[in-house]
Amino acid sequence: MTAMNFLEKDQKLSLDKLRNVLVRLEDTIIFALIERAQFKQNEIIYVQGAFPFDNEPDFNGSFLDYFLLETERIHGNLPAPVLPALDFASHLIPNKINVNHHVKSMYLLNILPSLCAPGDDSNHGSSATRDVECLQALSKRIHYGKFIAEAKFQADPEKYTPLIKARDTTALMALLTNELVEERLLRRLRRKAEIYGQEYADESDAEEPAPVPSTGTYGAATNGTAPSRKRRRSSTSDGTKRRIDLDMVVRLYKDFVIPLTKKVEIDYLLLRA
Ligand SMILES: C=C(O[C@@H]1C=C(C(=O)O)C=C[C@H]1O)C(=O)O
Repeated sequence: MTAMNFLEKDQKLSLDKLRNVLVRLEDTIIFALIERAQFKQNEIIYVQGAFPFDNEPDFNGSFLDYFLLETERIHGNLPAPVLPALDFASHLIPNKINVNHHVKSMYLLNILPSLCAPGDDSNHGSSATRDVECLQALSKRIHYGKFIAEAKFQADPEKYTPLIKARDTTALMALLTNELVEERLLRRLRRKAEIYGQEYADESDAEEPAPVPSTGTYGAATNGTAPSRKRRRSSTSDGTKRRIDLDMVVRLYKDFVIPLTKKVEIDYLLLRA
């Protein structure tokens, strides 16, 4: 992906092209969540200081924090920027805007508990690497708000400039919000989560007895004689299992991803002047 992809012939940022990136990132995010959902919550990996790291005796973060730290170190040491597109716009986009602490707390408090069944399945490393992938995808999506805001500004500087000067965040929010785009997104997202989250059923699986009805969201079967299958997030109309809860994915975007993207858009505009 090169930065030039976002530019029109007149060198202005193309809102349409940027929106296409956000559409593609929906897939990345849904697949990352599905990957994480195969493991249990493994709460211990989020507890500060629960794991000692011999090479970092002073480190007192969680197991996940350690993974994040190491990942960031690798990125920081790379000779080339990891996100060339972001780097390209750094003269326009102040790097000060960083909402990753919000992204992380939203993920830990609001997503994980409805994504994974409680418990510990010992897959600590696998869970933490999936967490890092989810966080990176969410963070990238949300920080694209900088480009989106720049594109909107370039398309209509006369409207944006006075509001920025007056620091009128309410009016800015109204101006940059596009409800139609949001509604379409949420419908598309539900559909994608439905399709991508379908468990592939082999022909031989079709002859297995019908799944035992589940008791709760995660469908821990109470019937002791039932084959111990993975938890089920409500079945599809043809009885196949779902790997991810549709309402959860939609709620994630509606309550967190979109509002945080818009926060980045506003923060960016306020800093732009
Ligand atoms: C990102 C945009 O800005 C706002 C935020 C949206 C989002 O986070 O998906 C969608 C529409 C707008 O209300 C956009 O206009 O595309």
